[in-house]
This record gives sequence, structure tokens and C-alpha cells, in this order.
Amino acid sequence: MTSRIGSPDTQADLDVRACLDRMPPRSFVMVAGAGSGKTTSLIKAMAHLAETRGPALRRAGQQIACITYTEVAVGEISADVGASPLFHISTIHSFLWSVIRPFHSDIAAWVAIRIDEKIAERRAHYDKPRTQAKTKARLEQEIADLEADLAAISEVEKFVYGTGSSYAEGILGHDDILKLTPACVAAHPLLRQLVAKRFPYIFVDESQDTNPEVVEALRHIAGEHPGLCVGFFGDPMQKIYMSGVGTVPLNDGWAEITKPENFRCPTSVLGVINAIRAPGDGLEQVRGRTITVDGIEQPVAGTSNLFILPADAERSARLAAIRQWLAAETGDGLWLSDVREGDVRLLVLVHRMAANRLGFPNLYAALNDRAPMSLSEGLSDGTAWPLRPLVQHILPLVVAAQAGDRFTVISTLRSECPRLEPARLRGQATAPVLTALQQALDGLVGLLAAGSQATIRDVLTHVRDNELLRLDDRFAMHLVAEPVDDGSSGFENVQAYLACGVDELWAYRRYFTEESPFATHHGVKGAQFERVLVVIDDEEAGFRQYSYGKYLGYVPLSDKDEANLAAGEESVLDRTRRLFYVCCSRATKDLAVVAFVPDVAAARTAIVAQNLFPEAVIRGAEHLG
Ligand SMILES: Nc1ncnc2c1ncn2[C@@H]1O[C@H](COP(=O)(O)OP(=O)(O)OP(=O)(O)O)[C@@H](O)[C@H]1O
Repeated sequence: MTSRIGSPDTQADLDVRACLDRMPPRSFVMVAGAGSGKTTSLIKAMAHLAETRGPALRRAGQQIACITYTEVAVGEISADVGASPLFHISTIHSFLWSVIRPFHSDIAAWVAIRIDEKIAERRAHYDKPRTQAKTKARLEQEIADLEADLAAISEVEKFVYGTGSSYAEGILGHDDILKLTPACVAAHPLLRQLVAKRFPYIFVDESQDTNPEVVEALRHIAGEHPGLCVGFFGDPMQKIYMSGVGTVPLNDGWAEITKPENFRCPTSVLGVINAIRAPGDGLEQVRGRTITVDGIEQPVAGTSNLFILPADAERSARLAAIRQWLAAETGDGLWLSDVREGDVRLLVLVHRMAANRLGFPNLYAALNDRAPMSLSEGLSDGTAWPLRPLVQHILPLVVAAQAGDRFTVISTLRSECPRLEPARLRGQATAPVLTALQQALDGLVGLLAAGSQATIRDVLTHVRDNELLRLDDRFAMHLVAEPVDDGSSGFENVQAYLACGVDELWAYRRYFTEESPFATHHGVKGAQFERVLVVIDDEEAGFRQYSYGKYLGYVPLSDKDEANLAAGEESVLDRTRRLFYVCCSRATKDLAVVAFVPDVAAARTAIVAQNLFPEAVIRGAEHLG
């Protein structure tokens, strides 16, 4: 991606600058549609501050904070604004942790309350009349462990932030950080003062998917400290996670800034996304992507097509045929490319279609079918807790070991291996520890080697037994000889996941690291691609909160949906519309949508009636030859 700093100024950029240049600065919320250049405006605001306030901020030891959604986005923004200690660009978790980390006693006090809550939850479960004896025994054990954790907190010298919480060792997990920091901000005026002093400018990108507690904490600080300028950049129509705030409420005196243009999508795609958005909030974008030819700026027409095809066993072959058709129709052979540079993305709602094709159908089914939302949503981006240690540490560690990359191996073990913690090493000879770790690592590499018959359970058991990496507490009850279903949500899913072969894990990784053109509807937030093919397949999806069939009108609404609509509550139609809007608005050249449906004729009638795509571009199997 080319640097966005050089993009021409829009009125919104001038409005932002007016807010930043005021004394004291004015906080603002920028709300604008897809491709309107919100991230671009954020980057330009950072560059403007660096130019106008850089030296003063540096002298005062202050930083400009930018909070964004993924590590990929952190990298892209850093590349745009340039590496400088003036900028603190991070994900929400790292930002919150950097704020709270020095406050040891507040963290300890909060952790004690959190453990008390967990004990109370278990006592309540224990006291339920239908709780079985086996479950009671486990709950007793857990309560005893938590009480031991509670007693151990006073011994913790320093809390750290890791993937899974282990309170007695002083480790806090992702979910803890999201709760801990807003709670401490609400309780301690001094903390609010320190945040305002350290970061006089705090910008939040993709603010619609930021947790309401975090938004509230920032509004609270800004309300008390007029010198602090908070800027939110978001689009409520692009909220795709249940935990997101959606619309950010304005404090008194804050500016609301909008951008009417779309700079990303060609005209044919812009027409479609405006039509998708119309029943949502009615916002209609103008302009569209342009290119300059011989010094003259011209609109890019691009293409948009919608295929309605039978949901039969031929889906993969039909996808290939659509790509052939698009390549011929647009005269663009890259539609057939499977490599990253081809800039083709096939967007699937969930992974099943990709999973079947790429070789992880069981892993997919385990964490998706009848799974709690935290698992199924986390499957789309690798954040489901059972996947996290493997995706984040174990597989990268094995890849590094296989490639002889000692540096990555050592640094991963240094940060994640409990046996290398300074407290554990104290008074021990290091050499035998390292030898034992090397053996354990060799064993791990063997378990994950090509052709290995090992299961994910074997891998995690090996990691736990050899203390190679710290594992999430939640694995404990699963990694025993006879796991007991205590009725906790997702128990069966995790068991099925642990039984999957390691080959599926590698296939999932190929998918997850984008070594295939597949991506999920959720995973492409904030990104853009020249060629986008959105795959709609409710039969394969199994996601209850979305239904393209209901949204496009070829599956009837349930009584509950009707009741939600009548009550003005958020409905399956709202959620699906937002997701569809995000997907279709990623295209910078060609957009194609394929709906695999049970009854093509009925679906066609329903879809045509929605008026989202011009009728002339709604096609069927007859076009594919
Ligand atoms: N002022 C501008 N002039 C020309 N092109 C621009 C301008 N602002 C942004 N763009 C281009 O428009 C595209 C979309 O920009 P950007 O990613 O910042 O939008 P966004 O509003 O954050 O998108 P989304 O909400 O859909 O993720 C990029 O290719 C960017 O380079």
C-alpha cells in the first residue's frame, strides 16, 4: 500500500486540523462510510501533529496514541507515519496494558475482586439442585485453586500480560485487560490524570468495534481533562463484532465530522454498496475511485456481478467456473491467481468451504458446529482461546525450529516458557534446563512434522508436561485422562478439537496466514483488494446471528426475528446487512457475489426484488457454460 499521508486534503481533514489546532484542542468523532479515507485522515492527523507539536511533545515526554484493531493495521499505520518515539501505535489490548502496567497494587486489588467473582460463580453452580456429584468435585477443586490463587496474589512481584490468565503467577489474559483498565480508570482520578498527561492525543480507528467500557473510559478522561484530545474514527454500519460499541456518543462540545466521498470503490461497486446501506442509515456516498490518465482524472467503472447457483456438491467447481468467467469477462487473468500478488479474495462467511478445500474440515466443525459464539467467531481470526496458543506461539515456534531460526526460538521461549522465568532460574544451573528444553522442543517438532499422526491433544499435553509454554487455565479440565463434561459451554467442541490431527492445524494455519485466496467476511475489515468474490452459503455457514437467506429474502424470518423487528431491536437483518456492506465495500476494481441457494428460481425472484444489484448483472449457471 502506498503511503496515505500524501492523499489530497478533504474538508474532513481540514475540520480535524481545526480541532487539533484549537487551544485547548477539541475532541471529535469522525463517522463516515467505507473507503471514505477515515484511516487516511487519522494518519494525516498524526503527521500534522508531529509537524506542529512534535518538538513540544517530545520535550514534555508526551506521545500521540493511535489504537487500532489488529497487529496488521498497527504495521500499516506505522509504515505510513514512520517509526518515531512520538507515536504510540498499538492494538487496544497493548494500549490498555501500557496504561495500567505500573499500577501494581491496583491491579492486585482488581485481581482479588475478579477471583472473588469467579469463586462466587462456582459456588452458585455448586449450589444448583441439578449439579452432578462429579461436577461438584471439580468445582470444589477449582474453588480451592482459586482460594490458593487469592492467597498467592500478595506474593506476586510483578503482573504481566499473556495469552491466558494465571493469577498466582501474576499473568493476566486478554479479557482481563479489557475489564481491568476501564475499571481502574473509573475508580482512580489519578490514573485518569496520568493518561491525559502522557497521551494528550488519543485516536481510535475502527471505533465501532471498540468495547463500550473502553470508549466510556476515554470519554470520562476527556470530560475531566480539557487538554486531552480524543478522536474516534469509525462507521457504525461496519460494526461486525457483537462486543463493539457501534455509535460513539459525543461529549458536550465535541465535534462530529463526516466525509461524503468514497475513494476506494469503482462506480459499479459504489452503486451496490449505497443500495445495501440505504435501508440501514440511508447514507449515500459520492465520487468513487478515480484514476488519472494523460493528466485527466477519470472515474473507474469496475464491474459488479451476482451469481445465484444451486447449493449442491459442485460448489468448489462452480467457484472455479465463476473465476474463469470473470477473467474472460473483465479481460483480467489475475482472477485465476491463487497467490497473494494476484489480489483476489474469496470471502466466505465461515471457514467451512475454505476448510473443506484446504484440508481442515474437522477442526472447523469442532469449533463451529453448535459452538458458543466466542469459539465460532474466534475461528475466523484465530483468537478462539483453544486456538490461540497454537496459532500465536506453538506453530511459529516449530516453523522457526524447522528453519534453524535460533533467534525466534530463543525469544519465544524467553517470553513464554515458565521454566525460563527469572524466579525459576534463580539458584539453578542454566545448562541442564536448556538441554531439557531442547529435548522437549525436538519432541514438539517431531509431533508436528509432516506426516505425523499426532493429535492436537498430544501436542498440548507435550507442551504442558514439559512446561514449554504457558497454557490457558481452561485447558486443564480437558487435558486429563477422563475429561468430565461439566455442562460448561463449549465442552464438547473443545474435546472434538483436541481429537483433530495436526495436519488440520497446518492447513488451518495456511488459511489463517493468508497463503490462500480465501478470507472470511470478518477478517477483511479495513482492507481492500482489486478482485473480491463474496461467497454466500447459509447452508454451510451455521452461524445463527447472520442469515444471508433472510437478508436477501429467500428464507422466511422466524417468529423471534419478527418480534425483534417489531420491537425495534437489532435483528438478524441488521447484522447481516452490516457484514455484507463490509465485504462488498472492499473491492477496488471488480466485485462478484455468489449465492449458493436451495431453490434458484425462488431466490432469484427474492433477490431481484431487493434492488441491490442491477437486474442485468444477476446471473445463473447458464452463464458459466
Ligand atoms: N483524500 C483522498 N484522496 C484520494 N484517495 C484517498 C483519499 N483518502 C483516502 N484515499 C484512498 O481511499 C482508500 C480507502 O481509504 P481508507 O482505508 O483510509 O478508508 P477507510 O474509511 O478507513 O475505509 P474502511 O472504513 O472501509 O475500512 C485508500 O486506497 C486510500 O488511499
